Amino acid sequence: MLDVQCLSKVYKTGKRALNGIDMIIDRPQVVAIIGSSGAGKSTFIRCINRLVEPTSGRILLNGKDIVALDRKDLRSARRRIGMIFQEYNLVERLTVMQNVLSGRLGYVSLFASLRYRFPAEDIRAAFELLDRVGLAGYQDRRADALSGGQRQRVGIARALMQRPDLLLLDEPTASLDPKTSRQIMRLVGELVAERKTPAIINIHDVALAKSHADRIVGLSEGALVFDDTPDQLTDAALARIYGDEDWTLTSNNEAAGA
Ligand SMILES: Nc1ncnc2c1ncn2[C@@H]1O[C@H](COP(=O)(O)OP(=O)(O)OP(=O)(O)O)[C@@H](O)[C@H]1O
Repeated sequence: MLDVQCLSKVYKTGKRALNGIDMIIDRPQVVAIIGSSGAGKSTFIRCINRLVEPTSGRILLNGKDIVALDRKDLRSARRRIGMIFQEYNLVERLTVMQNVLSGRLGYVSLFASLRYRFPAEDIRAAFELLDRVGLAGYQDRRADALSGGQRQRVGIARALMQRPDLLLLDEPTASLDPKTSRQIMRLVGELVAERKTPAIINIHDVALAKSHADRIVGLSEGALVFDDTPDQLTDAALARIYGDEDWTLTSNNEAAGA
């Protein structure tokens, strides 16, 4: 499915944000990317759909190297990658249904999309997705009248309207309260399994990553320093990812409900 080979990114400033990352995702799973601020998590996720241009390396999605594509082919490859953002990126003055259908833009003709005329099967799929993400009956609400959790559900439905081969989620719960964050992560996990679409999630909350991801990848200063199942994320592994913080103390506090 996804085969990332020796991916590096050096920004124009000379900052090396990613240093030879290798990662294979060969089945539908939730992969959480964790690491300190500045470790390269956003850069990694954004390189995969070339919102950030990789400096070197290969990113094979179903055998096609995203890095080597010209503009036109990149546009169609991007349609196969659903992106979900921290700030939802909805069009505020449009309805929930219009936002979800916008996931199909690029598939329907420009003329049809400008007038928001979509095939009946797209509209049926949008209703089904709204139902699935828990927003049945919300189709005519304006996006700016929704709560954060509801907005993120719209963001998820919009990404799934693309029928993507891969989902990229950049800090999808960072603007949400803890309970809503768990609900959103649970929903993502269910959808990954149901639709057999892998998801890569850039996430700060280690506890949330541990409880909802199938696999955890730890970055430190642009290098991959951990890649394993959540149960292997020991204090020693956390120290490798985050440095010399006292992780024993943190996990004891968490256990005590602090
Ligand atoms: N456009 C840019 N130009 C120059 N340097 C950048 C740019 N974007 C990011 N960086 C640098 O690259 C490094 C990795 O940044 P990145 O945003 O990928 O980290 P991150 O792990 O996502 O951090 P955070 O958790 O704070 O979002 C950082 O040192 C950052 O300052």
